[in-house]
Amino acid sequence: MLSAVPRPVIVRAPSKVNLHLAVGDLRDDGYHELTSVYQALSLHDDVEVRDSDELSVAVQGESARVVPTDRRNLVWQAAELLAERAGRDPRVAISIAKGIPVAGGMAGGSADAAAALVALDELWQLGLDRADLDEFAARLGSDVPFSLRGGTAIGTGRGEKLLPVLSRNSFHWVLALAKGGLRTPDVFRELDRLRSEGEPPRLGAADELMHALAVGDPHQLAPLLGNDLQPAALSLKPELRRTLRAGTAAGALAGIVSGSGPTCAFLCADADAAVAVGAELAGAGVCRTVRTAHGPVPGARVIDDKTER
Ligand SMILES: C[C@](O)(CO)[C@H](O)COP(=O)(O)OP(=O)(O)OC[C@H]1O[C@@H](n2ccc(N)nc2=O)[C@H](O)[C@@H]1O
Ligand SMILES: Nc1ncnc2c1ncn2[C@@H]1O[C@H](COP(=O)(O)OP(=O)(O)OP(=O)(O)O)[C@@H](O)[C@H]1O
Repeated sequence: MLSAVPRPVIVRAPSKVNLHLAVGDLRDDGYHELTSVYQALSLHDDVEVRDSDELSVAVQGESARVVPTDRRNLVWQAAELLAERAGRDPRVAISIAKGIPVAGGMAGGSADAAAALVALDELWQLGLDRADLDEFAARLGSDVPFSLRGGTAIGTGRGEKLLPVLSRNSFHWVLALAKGGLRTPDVFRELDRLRSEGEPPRLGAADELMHALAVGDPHQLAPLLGNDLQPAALSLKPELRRTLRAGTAAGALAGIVSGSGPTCAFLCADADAAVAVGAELAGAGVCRTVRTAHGPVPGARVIDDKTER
């Protein structure tokens, strides 16, 4: 059965940074209780879906060669989930244009999974409501519901229970992409090990940070950024300490490891400052490459063509 929409569908999905990531105790199900303030950033992936005679995944762009193109890819899993719900075969060709660093701590796979859900809902005209999409997203991964929603939000549970957070103005970031990645489970496991040997710092409440977001002042927000996974990421990749120091030396207001890392995210005073910090960081020999980005931006959404800004 051909889909109701003859043309391919392209969806853009944002990356994310955790402005506040408080990691609680390990739960019986193997996940940690989280309180995280997410912000969606303009660094993005685009996912195109089109009818085909079988399910296939192709990846181009950022570190494409290390991204699986079989059922290990989250978009493959998203297609199978929706096809089962629709009672049809997932005969689609999915093409991913990656801009989000792979295994970088910016929810790259999660962004693609969210994009695939939105794209296939459109291609197959399933008319899924927000609750349906959220449920499928949570099944695909803890960060996928936020990749669907975008903006700025506070997540609890595994990170999948979201409430919107008021964030005024745009915040400008420089992202230092690292050589190699970090596996998220390894970083959480390392945090548990560090906590079994001592007391790495634990973040408090996010109230002050959320007030700074509502005010929209990066100078007020900068000192409030925090990530309980940072000591674990630094333990696994000590060279990130140099990256963090170089970013603030280059003029960033603050720098943190993004999620489970190894990408380091630097908050800058404004767009011009971000360009200057990015240029200096690119030449400092402390990362593979740099990107500039702004947030908050919307979640996964259909775009007309890839050139759309
Ligand atoms: C680090 C963050 O990116 C912060 O937003 C997320 O917590 C991780 O989100 P994610 O990569 O979508 O995580 P999932 O794919 O759901 O889980 C991957 C693995 O990360 C660990 N994990 C993830 C989320 C969580 N709240 N506690 C965990 O301990 C678990 O070992 C899990 O098996
Ligand atoms: N569409 C995808 N894009 C990137 N990686 C994918 C994708 N599907 C599956 N993967 C696998 O997931 C692993 C983690 O990649 P991902 O980019 O999601 O990490 P991440 O950005 O650190 O995620 P998070 O921030 O949610 O922890 C990769 O090493 C890759 O093997």
